[in-house]
Amino acid sequence: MTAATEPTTTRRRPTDAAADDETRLNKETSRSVRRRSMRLLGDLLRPHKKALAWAAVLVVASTLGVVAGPWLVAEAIDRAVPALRDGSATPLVLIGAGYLVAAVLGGVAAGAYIRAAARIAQAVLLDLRRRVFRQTQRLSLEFHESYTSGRIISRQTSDLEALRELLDGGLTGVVSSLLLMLFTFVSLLLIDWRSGLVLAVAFVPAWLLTRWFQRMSQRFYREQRTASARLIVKFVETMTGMRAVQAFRREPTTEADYRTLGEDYRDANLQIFGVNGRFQPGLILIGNMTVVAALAVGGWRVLDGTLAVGALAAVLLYCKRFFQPVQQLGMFYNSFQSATAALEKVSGLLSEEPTVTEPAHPTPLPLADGGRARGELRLDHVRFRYGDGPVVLPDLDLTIPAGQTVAVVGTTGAGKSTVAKLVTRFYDASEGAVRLDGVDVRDLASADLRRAVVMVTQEAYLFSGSVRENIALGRPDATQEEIEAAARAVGAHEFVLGMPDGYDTDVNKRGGRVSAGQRQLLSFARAFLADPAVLVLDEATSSLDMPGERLVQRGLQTLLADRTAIIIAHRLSTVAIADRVLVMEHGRIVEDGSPAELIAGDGRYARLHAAWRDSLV
Ligand SMILES: Nc1ncnc2c1ncn2[C@@H]1O[C@H](COP(=O)(O)OP(=O)(O)OP(=O)(O)O)[C@@H](O)[C@H]1O
Repeated sequence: MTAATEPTTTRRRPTDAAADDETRLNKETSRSVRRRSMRLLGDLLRPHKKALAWAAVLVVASTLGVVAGPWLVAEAIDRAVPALRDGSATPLVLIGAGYLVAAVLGGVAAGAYIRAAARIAQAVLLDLRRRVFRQTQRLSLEFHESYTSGRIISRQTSDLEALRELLDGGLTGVVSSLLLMLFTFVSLLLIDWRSGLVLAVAFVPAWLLTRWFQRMSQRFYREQRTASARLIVKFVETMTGMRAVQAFRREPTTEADYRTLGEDYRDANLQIFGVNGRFQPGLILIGNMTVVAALAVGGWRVLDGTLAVGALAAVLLYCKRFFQPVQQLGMFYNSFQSATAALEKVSGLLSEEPTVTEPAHPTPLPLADGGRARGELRLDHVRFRYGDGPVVLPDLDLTIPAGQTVAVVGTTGAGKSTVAKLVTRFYDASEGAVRLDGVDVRDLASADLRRAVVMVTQEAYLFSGSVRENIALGRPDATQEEIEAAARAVGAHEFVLGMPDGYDTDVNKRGGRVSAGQRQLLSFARAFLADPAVLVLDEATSSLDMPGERLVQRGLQTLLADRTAIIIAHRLSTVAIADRVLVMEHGRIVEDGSPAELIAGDGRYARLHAAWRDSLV
């Protein structure tokens, strides 16, 4: 027995992605969430090391170009103008030319920096988009049953959009702003360190204000993201459940819910603007007061003769410029905050691990003649619960010989669909094992398992595309003849030919719409083409009209021939074609026999069958 076949317990663990709805995370979680998103960021940037280095060179060059300006002004006033007065124009010409060169080079470097940064940003976004999509497909059904599709959609849309906004402009701005502040401060110290001190003092309240802003906006941005995700979830839920909404006249309730969520979203946004409204004017005030202080101190020192006029002009220009990027930083901080929150959520989704894992060393499935598995199923003392919920299957012990058609019936919630999900390995047994031809399904490569066991679900999902593509999903390399043969076998060929473009009809376009029964026949054709050894059919509860039902019934019989089948049956007409019936109750099999045997007895199935027969009369 390998490690994978040891009885494992499925626990409901606090998932990484589940934490993303908590607006106020505790310190520990907050730190680990930040570490997780930084790791992701590092991962995303690693392939772009060279391009990043080049972008860094460019941004430094462009900032130097900007910072050189006031210094050249000081030189012009303090040296070139007196030289001009003495009859020499050379220094002024040289400084003028220097200014021009600095401006041109700075401009060229700034342009190249923006382009280089954009290339990196777009590559990172594409990578992230792919990762999110791949991950959502990789995660097990357990995850998808708890993480609503609306939340997945908001990861792929609004969260990636927030990151795009940051990467598209914000981040480039933040880097050049920070650099500009640093270089401005250093230049100021070099020109006149005492004026540098004035700026350093002014920086303290600016820094405190920024910290306050950071704390508040982080909280409000999280609230905003959560509110926006809830809004999307509600919208998607209402749209996908539109039939139920209208059938039960839920419109006023859903509208009221939606309005409340919309108001929450508006409030979250207003809070952000409230914080912004204090931060930005606060910074402008600090900036202007610094200029006044520098002017007072500098003016007095010019009178004193300890500071040149040109140097004072440069000091004032630097002081003014120093707070411009701080303001810019404040603005960028918004997109930075929402992008950080988005990155936290995306990284949460990406760090989820599938609960159903691929074995490290898969066991090959023994194949019978014709290259197909035999299809013997064994549920070996299977015990199962969803997460840490109540036990759904206490101890299921069952062998289904290859080729047998088994119908599973029972009261609602008895665990029938759960058996289907275990056999198809959408979930793993909490204890015990499910074996296919003697091999534990946990030891099978998922490609082998999916080839051998195919599930046809109730909703018989059709993807956008042609009828042909939808059938070929069962075996993408199938030829047109094979596709038609499959359709003919299950009785779908005639109605497909009757469609506007036959097999090329788009199932989502007008005229390509198919009825519930036809939809099922198409999914039968798909399964027939896939030709699995084991077929699991979760039958639709809605009963079709009689002619439709007979058609589906005939298609089903062809599909079932020559393979093992488990049918979660809701119609007793389906049960009649089974070799064996299992009646389930509270996760246990309470009756097991051929339909004829059970009808002849006086058990639950006999009563159910009698009631059904009476209803037909
Ligand atoms: N994803 C899930 N998470 C938690 N509990 C679940 C989940 N799916 C089903 N259950 C629970 O497991 C039990 C068995 O459900 P299951 O869907 O297997 O019943 P069923 O016999 O197929 O019912 P029905 O005839 O109504 O489809 C039920 O009590 C149900 O509430």
